[in-house]
Amino acid sequence: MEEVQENNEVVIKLEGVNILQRDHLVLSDVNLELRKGEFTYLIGKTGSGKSSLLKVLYGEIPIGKGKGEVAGFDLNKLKSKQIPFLRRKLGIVFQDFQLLSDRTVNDNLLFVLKATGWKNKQQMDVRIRKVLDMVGLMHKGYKFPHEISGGEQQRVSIARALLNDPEIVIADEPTGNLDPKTTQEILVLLHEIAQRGRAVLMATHDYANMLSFSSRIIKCEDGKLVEGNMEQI
Ligand SMILES: Nc1ncnc2c1ncn2[C@@H]1O[C@H](COP(=O)(O)OP(=O)(O)OP(=O)(O)O)[C@@H](O)[C@H]1O
Repeated sequence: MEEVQENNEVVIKLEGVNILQRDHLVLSDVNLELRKGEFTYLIGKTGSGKSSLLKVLYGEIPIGKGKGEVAGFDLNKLKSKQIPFLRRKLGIVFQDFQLLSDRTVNDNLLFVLKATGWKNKQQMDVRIRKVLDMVGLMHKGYKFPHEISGGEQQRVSIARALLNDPEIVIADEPTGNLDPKTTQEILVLLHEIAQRGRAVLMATHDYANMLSFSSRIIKCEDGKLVEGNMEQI
């Protein structure tokens, strides 16, 4: 992996933000700053608001009260037609990989490049090889999702998240379907991605692995977002 972005720049800033699901206030007065180069765990009990917070960051839920900025986009002024442009600055990884089963790894990646405005075939091929190299799957591009392991499928979904060279990677329980060894490998990869200058925010319940890869922790608790620490785990 060689792509390196400049570190320390604040790429997510929430100030006094209220997060609602329909009329239900999930988190109130959320303050958060995330910087490039920083890996952060997002923890909290089931239903405490982790996914809701991530949805605010990728423009799925509008913010209530407060101010928010993500990758240079003002969340208060975000129009629905701008959301695809915000998402291009973000790489999003889910628990269930969400690969298209009817096409190869290469074609899954090609599909996303075309959908995000890439046109030049040669440039697209170069980019696909690059992101597969970054996740250690350079030679698996011709395979279909069912021909590779769960861990490899998650690597492909991380490669897909990196296609447009995002400033921020958001991962919602990315290791939830993986065995312990594969989980460790995915955590190493996500930490490397942060070290190369992206902000990585990962929602997880997997406290055992957090102990072996210590990092900043933020926690949804009693309707608030608070800084956590390893001793509380
Ligand atoms: N689409 C929705 N409509 C209404 N309420 C919702 C919706 N999605 C979630 N909620 C509610 O918002 C609260 C926060 O849910 P959220 O999914 O953010 O929690 P979470 O911490 O991500 O949980 P988990 O760890 O189970 O994924 C919960 O009370 C949930 O019931």
